Amino acid sequence: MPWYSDLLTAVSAKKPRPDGKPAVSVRERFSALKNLPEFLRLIWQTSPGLTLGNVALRLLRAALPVAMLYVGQLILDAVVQLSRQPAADRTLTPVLTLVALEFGLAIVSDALGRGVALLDSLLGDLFANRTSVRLMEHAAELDLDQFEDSTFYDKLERARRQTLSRTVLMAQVLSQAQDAITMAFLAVGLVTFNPWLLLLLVAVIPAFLGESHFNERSYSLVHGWTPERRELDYLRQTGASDETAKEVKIFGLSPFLIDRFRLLSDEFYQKNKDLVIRRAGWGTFFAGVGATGYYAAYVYIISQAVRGQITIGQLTFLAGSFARMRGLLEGILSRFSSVADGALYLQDFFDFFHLKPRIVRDETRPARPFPHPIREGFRFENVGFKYRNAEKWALRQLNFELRAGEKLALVGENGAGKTTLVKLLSRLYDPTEGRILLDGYDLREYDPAELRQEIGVIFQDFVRFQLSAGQNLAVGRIEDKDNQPRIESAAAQSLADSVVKKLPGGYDQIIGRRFAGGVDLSGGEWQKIALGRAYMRDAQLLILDEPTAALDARAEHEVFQRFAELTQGKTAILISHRFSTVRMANRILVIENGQFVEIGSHEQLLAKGGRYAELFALQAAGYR
Ligand SMILES: Nc1ncnc2c1ncn2[C@@H]1O[C@H](COP(=O)(O)OP(=O)(O)OP(=O)(O)O)[C@@H](O)[C@H]1O
Repeated sequence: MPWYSDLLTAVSAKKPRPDGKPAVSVRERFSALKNLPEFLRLIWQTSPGLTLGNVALRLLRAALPVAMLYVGQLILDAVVQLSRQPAADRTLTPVLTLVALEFGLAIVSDALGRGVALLDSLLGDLFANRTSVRLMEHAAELDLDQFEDSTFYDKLERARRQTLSRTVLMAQVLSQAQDAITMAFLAVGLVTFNPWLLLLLVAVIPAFLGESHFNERSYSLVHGWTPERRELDYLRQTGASDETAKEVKIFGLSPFLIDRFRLLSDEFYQKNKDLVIRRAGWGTFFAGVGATGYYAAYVYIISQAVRGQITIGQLTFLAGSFARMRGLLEGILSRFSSVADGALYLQDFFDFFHLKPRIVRDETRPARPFPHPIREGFRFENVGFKYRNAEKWALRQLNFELRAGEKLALVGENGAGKTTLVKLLSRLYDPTEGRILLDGYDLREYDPAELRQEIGVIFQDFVRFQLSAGQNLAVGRIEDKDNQPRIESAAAQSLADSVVKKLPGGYDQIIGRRFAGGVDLSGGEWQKIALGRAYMRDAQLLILDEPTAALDARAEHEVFQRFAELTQGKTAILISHRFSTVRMANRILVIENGQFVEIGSHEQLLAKGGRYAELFALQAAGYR
């Protein structure tokens, strides 16, 4: 938890939404309570046994306060009675029995309290773990473009932050029910004495309204500031992490990052200060109103006792009940506002779970079986793609064919749309217009999971997993993470074996520096490991997106010699800026600004004297 998270929850100024409306209305707060049944269902599913046990203990505990107060009344009345009797007739036994009973109740109450706390903590931990798992599972189902949307990220962020605070909400909801039952027991006692006494409890209501008001503001602010909070997290991480330390030092970025951090966090502080002061002032005033109500009732009961209308035992029972009820009611009301608050956060949590991926199998009809082997290949028909929130088309009117068994190279300047094309092929996105056919059928007719299994892509920004070298290779086919011969053969094919050989722990060596004992690799060494993932995968279509950029000339030559051999009979796409690599492909597709320019073999394109020939000549000139 970042240090300013307390500050954030305490900050209570309202920040309007971009549309100018206040972030949360009272109605929204109340309607958020409808999330509670679903929430309770989740708790129940986490562990029916622990939930039942918890509820049972709380029910028992709810009845104890009134029982203890009643025994207290009996003790006092018995003592008064005794004191009025002649000394000779006084026997302590009945009083001692009552005291023993109260003592027993006190012990049971304490034990029940500890039992409840224990079950709360076990259930809470289990619930937090299960929810984190569900969160990860759900995030894994969502589409790539959902991750690239900043409002989605805010939702994810809020849902993530709430996994822990949900366990607090759980305890609060259960305590609320427990206290309500205790209140009901105590209320029966008060009503029997004088129903008007209940009215004095109304004095507590202003305190509740005040709490509720300030909590609402707090939620609004926290909600409205999610993007800034993400920025603060980002700044903190960028300012102090192994991944950024090198450039932060070289460019002397620390003051820049710290200034921005300070600016944002100070802004929070200022907004917080004003509200916290007002909250404290009003809180004191409302507490005074509540206390006045309590003492008015107390004076009334005392006067009744003085007039002999009630016994001393009844006086203590009533005063005790009243004090207890006041405390409980205050607790219930203020907890109500934080439960309502928690329910609002719950809304974010469920909102995240209600997000649905769009790139999924069409459940209404059976998916087309993926061809084994691919017979014709892929065909792009008028394919256009625009990124979410982007003005410009990343690809437009793209028509070409990727034949089965063919090695196709993609050539184009930075930002031409090469990676985008690959993402469309692997259905990380669907085309905005046009369609991609596989063996004559729209890619959308196949099961996306099966399609991805048949495609092995190594992106230029492949992930450097802070795992062992063996696991880093195995991510290409994680089912085979324990298949050492397969891992080693993939490593041999991608030249990663020479990298692993130098590692002190071999395939078990943790690579990357994040964890203790990790060994970092050079850019080219990482790339050899990542390339190995392509060979781990038994895919029909292999895509290497600038896989050799960091390799030295000899390694690159060797990688491609092998690539040609190892992908025989397979379809492959190579993206590279090096023409020495590109010319090894059967055909080359040249794209510019997302548009098709030309396609053909190296020789054909050179002979044509078009864009490719021009780019090739440019690069060749550089080597002369
Ligand atoms: N996630 C994204 N959201 C919005 N726009 C994007 C996104 N990814 C890429 N673009 C834009 O789409 C266009 C094509 O990008 P793409 O990554 O496909 O280019 P590329 O040909 O692979 O470039 P490079 O050779 O630099 O890798 C670029 O204008 C880029 O700015």
